[in-house]
Amino acid sequence: MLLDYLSLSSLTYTLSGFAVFFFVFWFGMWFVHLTAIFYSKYKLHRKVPLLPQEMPYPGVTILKPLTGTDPNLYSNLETFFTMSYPKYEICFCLEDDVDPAVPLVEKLCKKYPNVDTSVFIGGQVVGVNPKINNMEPGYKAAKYELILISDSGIRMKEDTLLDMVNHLKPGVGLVHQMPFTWDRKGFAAALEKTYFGTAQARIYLAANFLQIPCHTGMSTLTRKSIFDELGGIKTFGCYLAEDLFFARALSELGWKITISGQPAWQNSGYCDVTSFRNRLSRWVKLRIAMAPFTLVCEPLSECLILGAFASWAASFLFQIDPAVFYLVHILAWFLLDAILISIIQNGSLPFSKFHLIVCWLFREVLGPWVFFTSIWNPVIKWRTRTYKLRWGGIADEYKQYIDV
Ligand SMILES: CCCCCCCC/C=C\CCCCCCCC(=O)N[C@@H](CO[C@@H]1OC[C@@H](O)[C@H](O)[C@H]1O)[C@H](O)/C=C/CCCCCCCCCCCCC
Ligand SMILES: O=c1ccn([C@@H]2O[C@H](COP(=O)(O)OP(=O)(O)O)[C@@H](O)[C@H]2O)c(=O)[nH]1
Repeated sequence: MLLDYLSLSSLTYTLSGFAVFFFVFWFGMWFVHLTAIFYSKYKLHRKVPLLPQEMPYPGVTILKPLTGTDPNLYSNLETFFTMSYPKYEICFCLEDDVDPAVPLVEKLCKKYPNVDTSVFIGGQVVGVNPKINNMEPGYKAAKYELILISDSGIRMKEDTLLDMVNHLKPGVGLVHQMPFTWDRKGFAAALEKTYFGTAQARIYLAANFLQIPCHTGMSTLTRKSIFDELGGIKTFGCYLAEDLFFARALSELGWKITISGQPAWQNSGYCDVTSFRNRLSRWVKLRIAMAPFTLVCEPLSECLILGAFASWAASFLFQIDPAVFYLVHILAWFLLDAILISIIQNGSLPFSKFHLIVCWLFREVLGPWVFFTSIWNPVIKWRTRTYKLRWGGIADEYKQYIDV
């Protein structure tokens, strides 16, 4: 009898402990939502103030790693030639001279002879990260103290670089653009925009507000002297997620990290649900290897999963109807996400509210599914190669993989 009583009360204590934990986490996520909304409102899309005339704009070396082409590559690259910034050079880095991007780059260099450009072919193997290997010769030849690393799918507005340089205040060592997307047509494009404008933006903005290193390297402005102090970009060639390790190393040196006023306008010409799913899966694997706490926190921070646990906790602790709780939870989460994406878009979305609801629901189901199907397989396919990740984030090339 006494034993029954004791085991019952220890079960009750254990369940109460879990219920309180889920409730606290649930409250934490509303804090993340609100932080992201307020911070995006404060930080994004501010008018770019010009530097005082007596302060000349610093020169910027743009490193543009390219491998292969896509239907939007030419027009995306062209936006780098038409930026309104007084002093910059573009270093195109290509893996080999038969790369289909070579003729596009040559055509653009001919069309804009006044823009300072150089082309580096062949890269240099300094690690496993193919992007770093590709950029190494361009990095070594960089003329200017400021370096912008900009992925192939990125599109610039006329004042994007100006905006980024303006954010590189004294003490700031890295300015990055929060991933978002350029307006494109179709379901996959709407899905991508929804993901980058809600689930990812929420964590990205809250982490940056709290100065937790959370940086994706698709569009990063930094100081060459910092890279040099850390041994050059080759120091990060052993990681596939060179971006996060660079951000951590730079924070340890005491430099600040900030996001710029404009998000990164990703505009890859290949936009379909399968590639998007594979990209998310590759990123999940990187995050788990680099920051193992994401193994628990990431699924738990998903709306549908957290809502289910919080509904159970609410019914256990306060006898609230779990079905009603769950529905209200999902509705409130969606409304906050809708506010966030509209702030980031800074104008009307290129799809209807109905499409937003559909894409949002699709993403909310896709997110946990991608997560759980990715954790079992540490093999990562990135463009034409395959890698295996070790705990901590160091990668080994697995085998040559022929992309299809
Ligand atoms: C109660 C609060 C709970 C919070 C729980 C948060 C759990 C984390 C959930 C989601 C994480 C989302 C992270 C957003 C960005 C991730 C994008 C990404 O994975 N990018 C990786 C790949 O980028 C490419 O890599 C190759 C490179 O060459 C390309 O140029 C890149 O684009 C990238 O490597 C990873 C970057 C950062 C990962 C950070 C992971 C830690 C997140 C901690 C967040 C904590 C937030 C707390 C808020 C209160
Ligand atoms: O083998 C590779 C893979 C990628 N990249 C470059 O690295 C950047 C990021 O690649 P991708 O867009 O595939 O990364 P994601 O954003 O999907 O992680 C792009 O500029 C690519 O051209 C490269 O030079 N060689």
